[in-house]
Amino acid sequence: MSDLLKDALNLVQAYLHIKHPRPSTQYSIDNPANVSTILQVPDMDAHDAEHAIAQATQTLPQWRSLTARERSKALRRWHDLVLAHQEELALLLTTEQGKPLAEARGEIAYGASYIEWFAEEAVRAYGDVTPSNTGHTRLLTIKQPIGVVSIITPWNFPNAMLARKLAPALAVGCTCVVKPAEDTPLSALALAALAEQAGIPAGAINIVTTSRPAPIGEVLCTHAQVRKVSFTGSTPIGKHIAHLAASSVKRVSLELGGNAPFIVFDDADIPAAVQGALASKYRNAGQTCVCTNRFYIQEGIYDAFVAEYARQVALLKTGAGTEADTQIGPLINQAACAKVDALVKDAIRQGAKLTYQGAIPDDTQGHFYPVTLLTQVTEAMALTQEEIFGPVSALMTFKEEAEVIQRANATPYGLAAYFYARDIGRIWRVAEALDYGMIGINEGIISNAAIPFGGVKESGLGREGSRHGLDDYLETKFLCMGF
Ligand SMILES: NC(=O)c1ccc[n+]([C@@H]2O[C@H](COP(=O)([O-])OP(=O)(O)OC[C@H]3O[C@@H](n4cnc5c(N)ncnc54)[C@H](O)[C@@H]3O)[C@@H](O)[C@H]2O)c1
Ligand SMILES: O=C[C@H](O)CS(=O)(=O)O
Repeated sequence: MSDLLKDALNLVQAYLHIKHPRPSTQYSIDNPANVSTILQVPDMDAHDAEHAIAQATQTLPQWRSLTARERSKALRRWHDLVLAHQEELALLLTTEQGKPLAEARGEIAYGASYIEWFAEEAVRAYGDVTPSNTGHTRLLTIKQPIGVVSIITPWNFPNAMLARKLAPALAVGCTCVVKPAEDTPLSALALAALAEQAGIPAGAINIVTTSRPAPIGEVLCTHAQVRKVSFTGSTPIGKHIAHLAASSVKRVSLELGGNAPFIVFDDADIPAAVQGALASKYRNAGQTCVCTNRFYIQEGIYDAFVAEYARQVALLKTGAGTEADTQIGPLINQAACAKVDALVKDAIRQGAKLTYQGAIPDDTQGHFYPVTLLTQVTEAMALTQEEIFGPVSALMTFKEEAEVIQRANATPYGLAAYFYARDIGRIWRVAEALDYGMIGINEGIISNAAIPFGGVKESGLGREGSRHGLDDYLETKFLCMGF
């Protein structure tokens, strides 16, 4: 084990020793590239979740009473510490999640950018003074932190998805209970450890690790002291979370699944479209909510696009994320591999052509799935109706603009969509007609802290990041001042 990974694990173990010196039960976190055990973490239960909520409740008055500038400075110190530890945090992330180290470094910087963004936004939770309709009153609106927030995050971006929630919540004075994904809790623990080193009080962030999410989720989504639930994950689980939270009318933010179309029109810059397609499809081995899931290529340029796309797909190297030349890491677990394989076999059974399938490491038990390119795909095939969440491209053709817009919108999801074109009239028509929260126009990578990240339909509720990002963690209070 490298000294860098030892440093990261020491950070996590020191934090765990303070928080849970004598855990009653533990479970193992495994490396998806070789299924070796990385570390054991506490396997907590509903009682631990209630204790964590009590800690957050107890810390709330102290944290919310700081000035916005004091909280801003604490977040800035946290941001600086995260970047100072970028290398070990990235290695820890790759070790527990599998993505190539270069992508993990990028995720640490991406997560830190949300902390920086909300360190700056913290002092901009503006209220209003509204001209009164009477001479003896003054009408004021103030913003206040919503209170204790439950946060539930996925395994595919174990650092950035948590930072994207913790940063705005802490910036406005909320305290948080966090349940990271059972497969990837180490990045969350490291992030929380650095937050305390930055001076964010113990009890402002309370991490609950568990191999059994349901009972803890029940507590986090129904407890009377919890005012808000912020969830990122699959749409089915998101619906369950919203149902639980509804029982006590808690506010919810839901960042859910996608089914992104990638449309290439006949007036597109084909080489640029190929590069955008590769980036959008194969990032994190296809395991992102905004990965392209369906390709639509206009008939006139289909052969030119597929020839170049297939050539470059065949160059992608699959391996452990710690290997310098790896571009495609393992999937998160064996169940993920089985799900992807079932979707590919279903498509081939229904007539899709296996145009390319690459090799995977044969000297390890890792959860690798080969880079795959399917053509002659149709919407009768399941992989066009649900997230593939693997390194599989599914290509279809289309004739006309109106046709492809109808086909692209024919899904319950509405997170991200992409299209390549150069005619300005077409760009405006298509951008306004696609029913999605975020649209890449001649771009395959669109996420950053300054934009309102989120979807429509069954891809979620609310937005994360941007100048709107504080709203989900604030209550609006009207003061009618009589005199
Ligand atoms: N929209 C976004 O910003 C975004 C970002 C990342 C991932 N995602 C989506 O997340 C999914 C992949 O992540 P995943 O596999 O971790 O999703 P998941 O829904 O299986 O799990 C997400 C989180 O919910 C927890 N969970 C599972 N069952 C629960 C229950 N009964 N009660 C409470 N919590 C429960 C899990 O432990 C995990 O922490 C994909 O659908 C992807 O599109 C969306
Ligand atoms: O998987 C979902 C993430 O939100 C993707 S991104 O890193 O924000 O683009």
